[in-house]
Amino acid sequence: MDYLAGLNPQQRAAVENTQGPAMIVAGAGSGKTRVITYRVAHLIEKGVDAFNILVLTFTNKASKDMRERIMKVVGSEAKNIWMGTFHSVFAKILRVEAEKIGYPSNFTIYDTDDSKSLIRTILREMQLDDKLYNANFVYNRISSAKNNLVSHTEYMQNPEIQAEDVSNKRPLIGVIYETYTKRCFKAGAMDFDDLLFKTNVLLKTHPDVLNKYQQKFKYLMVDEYQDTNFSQYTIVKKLAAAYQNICVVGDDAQSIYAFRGANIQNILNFERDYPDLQVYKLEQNYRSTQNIVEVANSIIANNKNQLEKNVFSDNEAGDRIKVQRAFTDNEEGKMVAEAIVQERSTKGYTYHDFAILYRTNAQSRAMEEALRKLNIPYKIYGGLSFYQRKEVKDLIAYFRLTFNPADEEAIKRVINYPRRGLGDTTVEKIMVAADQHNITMWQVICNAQQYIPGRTANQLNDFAVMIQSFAVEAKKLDAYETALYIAQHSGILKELHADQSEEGRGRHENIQELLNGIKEFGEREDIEDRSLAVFMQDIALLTNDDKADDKNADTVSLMTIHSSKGLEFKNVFVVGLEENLFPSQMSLNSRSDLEEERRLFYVAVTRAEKKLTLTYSTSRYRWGTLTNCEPSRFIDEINARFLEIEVVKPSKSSLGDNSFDNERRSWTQQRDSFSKPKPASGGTGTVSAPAQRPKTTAMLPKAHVPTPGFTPDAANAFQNGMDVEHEKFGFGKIISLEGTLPDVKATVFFQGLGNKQLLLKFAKLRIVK
Ligand SMILES: Nc1ncnc2c1ncn2[C@@H]1O[C@H](COP(=O)(O)OP(=O)(O)OP(=O)(O)O)[C@@H](O)[C@H]1O
Ligand SMILES: [Mg+2]
Repeated sequence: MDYLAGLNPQQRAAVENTQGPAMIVAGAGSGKTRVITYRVAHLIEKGVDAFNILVLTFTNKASKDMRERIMKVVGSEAKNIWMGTFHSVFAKILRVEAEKIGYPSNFTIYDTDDSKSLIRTILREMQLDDKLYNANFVYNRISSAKNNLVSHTEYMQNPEIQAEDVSNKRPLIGVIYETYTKRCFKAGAMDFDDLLFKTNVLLKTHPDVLNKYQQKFKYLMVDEYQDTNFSQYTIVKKLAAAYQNICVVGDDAQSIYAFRGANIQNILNFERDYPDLQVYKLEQNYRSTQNIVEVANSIIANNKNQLEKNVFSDNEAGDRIKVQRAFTDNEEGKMVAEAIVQERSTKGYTYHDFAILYRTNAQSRAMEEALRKLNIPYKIYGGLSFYQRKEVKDLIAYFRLTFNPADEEAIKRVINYPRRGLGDTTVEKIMVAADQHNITMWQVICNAQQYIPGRTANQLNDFAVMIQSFAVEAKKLDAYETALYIAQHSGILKELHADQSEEGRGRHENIQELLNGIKEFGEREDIEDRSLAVFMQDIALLTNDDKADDKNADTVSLMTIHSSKGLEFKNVFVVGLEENLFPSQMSLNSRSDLEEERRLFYVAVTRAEKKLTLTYSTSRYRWGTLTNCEPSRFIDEINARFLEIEVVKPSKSSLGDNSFDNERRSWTQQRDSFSKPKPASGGTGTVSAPAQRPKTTAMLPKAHVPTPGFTPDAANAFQNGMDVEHEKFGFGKIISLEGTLPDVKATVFFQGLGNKQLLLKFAKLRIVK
């Protein structure tokens, strides 16, 4: 296969020049990921050993896709490339090297839930107010310290950090951080951030280890480089230091993880770190239609902080971007579902060609309901992972204990599940004893008579014997047999079997699915050690999306915009484009947060290949109350030339004294009253529900069909508050007038479009009487 033929000259140069540092900062859809893929293939074709190549991707799925593509060029050699997310690759390395930094090689990986549970325990022990010291807040603070390579000692010694915590009225975070670190260590556990933090520690304190991996990874590549944090940046820099064959690709306009410590500074640092850096420019977008690319450009142009770049598309102009309004979130779902049915039947698409993207997970509910009603198959990506479900985590906690009985979070989780008379009081006693004697909870449990004499000691002893027996069986049995043995003898299967409710059956099925997954793992031929211990190693890093994708399943994809990074779909719906939702309320306080939201919007828009639809609702249930919503400012920011806006043409009366805002609100309220059960005797019959008002679809700018006999009025005829019609933008209301004739400028609010500034002598405006 002539893979080089599928590259433009700049891409090809970036693929062929494999030596020395290289950076590609280019817009969405310009082939950055393709360059990395082909570069790896090219290296292998040139004779570089696949074992010497490290590729860091943003998701496990991305690396799986990339590997498959490379395989098409170089065959099964592609299996030997080191490829995966930062977390999975460095977890793998830490398994080999952990003992050098005092951890067991079978260390547990604490997921976010485990970390927060441990923090809550510590807060309770320190008797701190958990409203002030909210577990999420503390977790984020510790996480961001680790991602900036600030250890707990440095944290407590740093006057700036201390001052910040004092001014936040939370001066004890450093102390919590210290306790948290010690407890993780004692439990033989690393949290997600530790996988990177401890890798840094390892590489810093063990030059021999650093040297080994520098020699191993002669070629490094990083996709989505804009979203790496300082901790990741430092690892990459260290590993690449010997050979400097490092190629990073990214797009500053798609940096969407500042809240996790990702920093555009990493791109700038890269230039500073490698003065002889080769920089490649990719300007052609191959993914999307011209209209989509133009829209994306016009969105990002609103951001002040960005690197200058030019993106164009040679693809067809394509459809204009559709903007659709609904009155409720349910109606929004219905609108999207119906559009999918329509497009699929008229244009020959499969469900696979559609994606629905939203800002927050909560928005999936209305979409799911609507899709189900029309029997449209769908799959939600991200969200609560299969491995995060309670029953799955419970069984996994038993597995964890089997291999690492020091794991405190696993003990707390299952010591009394299924119930065996070891309630909270016993757990407290165990923790106190462990603390007093500076030993692990497990050691207390194994010597219960000594530390907690009395009746519970026997029960604790039984628990210890059970876990020990699991470890014995694990040595004899294969992965599946071990898992089944534990599921049976822990009592979990029986417990779930007893619950015959629908939910209970669902939970039982999930356990079966987990067991099936382990069975499949045990049959894999591409790995040598297929024990349960190995299956467990990076299970905490798996997400829903990593479960074997059923390639035959034809489903619509639903996901948050954050999860959609790097992906592409023929048809994309970005839903919930409303103020306070997208941009999110929390982003409205600072320019940098707002700019991050806008980058998120840019990411969403640039996922679309052929058709993009933006939807919003004028009301939505949020936090249990019906809220009125304004269309997102992001819609206003798009050049109207590229939009096709579906508007409800207001009737004459509605253009009276009310502003559109009031009108919208009253429609929403009326509509709401309609959805409630009607009173026995009429009374609302004279008002028609707004959704049933005759709708006209106004195509902008071309397809707004002006009212027959449309003739513009002279500039001097206009006054504030007048209702007007524009030849292209449709109906609007004059908000303000500025300047003197003949150069009077009007700000006009157009429904669905927001405010537009028009010079009256040019604008073709007509007064609506
Ligand atoms: N030279 C090319 N010829 C044809 N198709 C191309 C070319 N370069 C890239 N493509 C296609 O364009 C699409 C976008 O490419 P790719 O995903 O690599 O872009 P990207 O820059 O990584 O985008 P993002 O910023 O969204 O991650 C893919 O479908 C890819 O196969
Ligand atoms: Mg990409």
